[in-house]
This record gives sequence, structure tokens and C-alpha cells, in this order.
Amino acid sequence: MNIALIAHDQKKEDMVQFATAYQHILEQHSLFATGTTGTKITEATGLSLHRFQSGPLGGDQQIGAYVAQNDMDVILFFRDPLTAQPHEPDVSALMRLCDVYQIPLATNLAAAEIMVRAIEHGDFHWREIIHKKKQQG
Ligand SMILES: O=C(CO)COP(=O)(O)O
Repeated sequence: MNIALIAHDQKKEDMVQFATAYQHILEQHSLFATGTTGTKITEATGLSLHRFQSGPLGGDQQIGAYVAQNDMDVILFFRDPLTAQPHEPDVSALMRLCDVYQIPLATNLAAAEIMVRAIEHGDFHWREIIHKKKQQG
């Protein structure tokens, strides 16, 4: 599955701890991240991932483009609700697209822990079916 990992600055430590704790699950999937989040995860865990632009420079929109093509399966986005973001419209747009395409989106650590266990449990197998159907045209 294609999994996107994103964290605002105040939540990056949470993301590093999350990625460390669930590395054994995450490493079985294709990982994507916004720029700085990706760097921090890779430095802390060694996980290999595709790094997009930093969020304020368009990273959320790049992940949104994957969602719009139905190519992203899960998004774990640790948002900071207490700090204004210069790219708030991009953040809102990404979350909107997740709703348009029914893409599972966790916006905090507690929800992400449930989500990653569901991934391990195979609860998102329906996403593989969508990929196969898409390939068949
Ligand atoms: O701002 C972000 C998401 O909106 C995250 O971007 P970075 O991972 O580059 O800090």
C-alpha cells in the first residue's frame, strides 16, 4: 500500500516516535512523506521513502495529486491545531480530497495507531482491489 506520512513542526517528534514504534509494519509498504517530515523519519529509522517538497512549498499538494489519481491508500497527517500554517489552504485541500476519494486519513497520533494496526490486520485490503481494477482499466 502507498502510505503518506506528514507532520507539522510541533508534531514531528510524535511522528518520529510513531515511525520508530511501527517501523516493522511501515517497512512493508511504499512510503511517501513531505520534505522535512521525510528527512526526520529517515534519519531516525532508516526507513526508505519518497520525499516530496516541504509542506509550505507544495508537498501537501503533491500528495493531493496522488489522492486525486486514487494512488494513495492511507494518509497519516499529524496536524498542529494550535499554530497557524502559511499553507493552510493546501492542508484543507488535501483533507478535502481524502473525503472525495474515501481515503483513510488520520490527523493525530492516536488515530494513526489505530490505522496502522488496521493496515497490519489487512483491513485496507479493499484498496488493493481498487489498484487492480485501475490497472485493468
Ligand atoms: O507542512 C507540512 C504539512 O502541511 C509538513 O511539511 P514538512 O514535512 O516539509 O515540514
